[in-house]
Amino acid sequence: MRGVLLRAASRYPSVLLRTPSLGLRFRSGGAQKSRKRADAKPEPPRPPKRLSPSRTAYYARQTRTPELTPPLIPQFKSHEDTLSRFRELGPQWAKTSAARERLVSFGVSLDDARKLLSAYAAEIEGQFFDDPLVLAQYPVFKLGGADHLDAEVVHSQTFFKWIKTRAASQLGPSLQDAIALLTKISEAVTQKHVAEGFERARSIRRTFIMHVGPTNSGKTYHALRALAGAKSGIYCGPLRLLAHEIWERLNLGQVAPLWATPEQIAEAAKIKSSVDHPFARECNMLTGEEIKVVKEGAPLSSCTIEMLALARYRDVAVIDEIQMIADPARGSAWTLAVMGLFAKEIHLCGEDTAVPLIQKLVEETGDELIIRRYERLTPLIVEEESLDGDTSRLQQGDAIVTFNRTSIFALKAKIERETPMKCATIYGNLPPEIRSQQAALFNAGNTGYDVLIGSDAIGMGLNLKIRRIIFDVVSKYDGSSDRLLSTSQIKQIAGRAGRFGMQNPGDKPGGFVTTLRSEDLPVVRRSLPKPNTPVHYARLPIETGSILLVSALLPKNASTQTIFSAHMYAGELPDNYMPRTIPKLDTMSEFLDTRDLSLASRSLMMEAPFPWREFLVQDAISKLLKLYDDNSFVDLQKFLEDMGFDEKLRDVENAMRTGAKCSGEPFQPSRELRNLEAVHKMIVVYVWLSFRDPIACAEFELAQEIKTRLEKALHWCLEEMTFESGGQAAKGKGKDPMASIEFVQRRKKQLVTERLEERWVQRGMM
Ligand SMILES: Nc1ncnc2c1ncn2[C@@H]1O[C@H](COP(=O)(O)OP(=O)(O)OP(=O)(O)O)[C@@H](O)[C@H]1O
Repeated sequence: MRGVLLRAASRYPSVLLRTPSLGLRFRSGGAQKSRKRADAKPEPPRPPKRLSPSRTAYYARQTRTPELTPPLIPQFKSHEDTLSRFRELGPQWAKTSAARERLVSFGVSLDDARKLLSAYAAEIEGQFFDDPLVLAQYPVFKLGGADHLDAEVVHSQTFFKWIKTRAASQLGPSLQDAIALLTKISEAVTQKHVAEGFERARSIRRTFIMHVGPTNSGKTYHALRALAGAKSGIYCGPLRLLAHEIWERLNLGQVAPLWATPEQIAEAAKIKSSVDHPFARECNMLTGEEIKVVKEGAPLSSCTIEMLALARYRDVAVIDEIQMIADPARGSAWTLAVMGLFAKEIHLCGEDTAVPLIQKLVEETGDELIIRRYERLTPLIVEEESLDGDTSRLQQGDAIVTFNRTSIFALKAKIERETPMKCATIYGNLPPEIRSQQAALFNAGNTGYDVLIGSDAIGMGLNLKIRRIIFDVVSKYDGSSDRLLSTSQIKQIAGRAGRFGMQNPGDKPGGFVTTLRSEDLPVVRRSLPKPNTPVHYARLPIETGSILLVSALLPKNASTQTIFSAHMYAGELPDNYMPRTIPKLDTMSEFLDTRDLSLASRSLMMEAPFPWREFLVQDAISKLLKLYDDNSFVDLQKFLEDMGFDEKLRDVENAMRTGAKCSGEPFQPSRELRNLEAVHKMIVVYVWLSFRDPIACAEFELAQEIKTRLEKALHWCLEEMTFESGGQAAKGKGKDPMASIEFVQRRKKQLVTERLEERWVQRGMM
């Protein structure tokens, strides 16, 4: 049975962008040492709570201008432009060691690899590609708009096409074996007719309704109304948090169905949200780690897009953040949804830059496309001045955006020490449950949590009661350097200010944007009117069938990196598509290849949400993989004890009860928070695996129980950090209407398998 599950689960291994940093250890003993308001503004929102005017060393440090690397995405304006860049860059690419070593890893001798690459470079220099009819047969045009990772893929795919179609006739007999091998590898991973692979979706004529416009323009609102009024339907979003929010709103009757008249909506608005509300719809939820079954076979469901089941018929489907179809790592889930959803009416919500690509994809599927454009519902005003580092100018309803965890907590500590305000925090490492709680504390308005400090995790979907967004920085570390935020990122984050219908009574609708430092304000001012980052290609997933085919052609000991590289670099794809890319594949491969895992297990583990980059859990990842590999069973309790996770959690729970020390040291919520976040991530991995391999990871209930305990402890730590820095821990927040939703949180073993098998059926594989 396990084999069957693994085979099914690895049909579309989505390989995530993670990298282990080796050699660092989790310490179980808690000894981890961490490390003039604008004249143009129409009306000040309300008298600000004044903060201390003093500026700390933190802000002094912030006054330096960081060295920024601008986004490196060349745009080619014309055919000639593209050709001349290709003539220059193609031969350079052919001389790189990466190109050579990749061929060697595919089983070609070093000597043959050199000869093939220099013959290819000579063809470019010898003007073979200058004929427009020849050039049109190669994917060279995809270099326009490509970043350096995609450019590498395009150069390589162009080379492989040349190998398949021309090299054999140009080169001597000694190279024919190498050409034949590379041709077979390329053919094994080539995908030609994407739309034809989805028979059920092709059996009906679908109508796409695309809602595009700026942030806070009501795109999702209109799509959700169609869903709430449908006989059957599904919402697919990019985040667990969003899937959860939609699940909650549908069950509590917070979305007016399309059929409701304005009078009915006004009448319903007088009734409190609950499962008995006249607009309430039964809706289940499915994410990678969680299934909430309100009712078996409920008409509606809400899921993260990777969990979408394609075979089941639905009247209405909503796909949120459609521009993510181009996301190198995750976009393939959006591509599958657009091409394969078996639904009569499909609503796509997102940025207008996705329109041209969706038009081409819908042309390919033969469906109908209706485009609805929206304008922002409330004004968004860039203030004339920055705060100039002066936190005394902060006001209730402000959200400061910064991308570094240390900055988040430095700001939180400073503001809470020097003012009566408390800060809610939302950042990527926090579990979605805690992010929701923090959002609720900030939105409530009467909890004392007047300021929000967050990373770009606040930028997507969440309805936050933010009056003003303040950028602490306008760059983000991308793993190698500080990069300026893209236009879309700045617009998405700034757009959180002044959400429609979320202002305080008496306030004018609308939001404001500024920066903490004056030198950053022009960047924000320039970005807001600019068009969003263009969306060029839909990403295609890697199919397990081709993984098996290609690994049979590659050398016996081929690494995970080689197998997945073959898919990215050797295939041929239709014009509108690019393969999903797998940055840091080399380091992830090193991690997996040190274990004697089967190909299916490796694919499964690459898809799992392992925090590969989290140095605190490097040992835990190794240990879990070893248990999985050696025993085919992960004893959760023992795993937690061996890693010191159990002790860590009990320590914090003890401190929660008694205020006592942790492992003999004074209790430091900031240190414990970081450890608990890391443990939580490992528990999420276990829960995720327990859906896909319920025999090896059988202790689902225990994992859920620990996860809930961890979330309580995390929430407590966040509140204690307020207390620690001079504020006061939050008090009760009133009755939660969510408590009225009854559901079974269940381990529905079959679901994931069914979902993947459905895809096999869809693609004619079963
Ligand atoms: N016609 C309307 N009547 C009442 N409320 C609305 C209406 N349109 C939008 N809203 C509310 O305005 C807010 C923003 O709408 P919505 O989330 O749909 O915008 P969006 O364009 O999808 O935003 P983003 O892209 O920033 O997520 C939501 O709280 C939504 O419920």
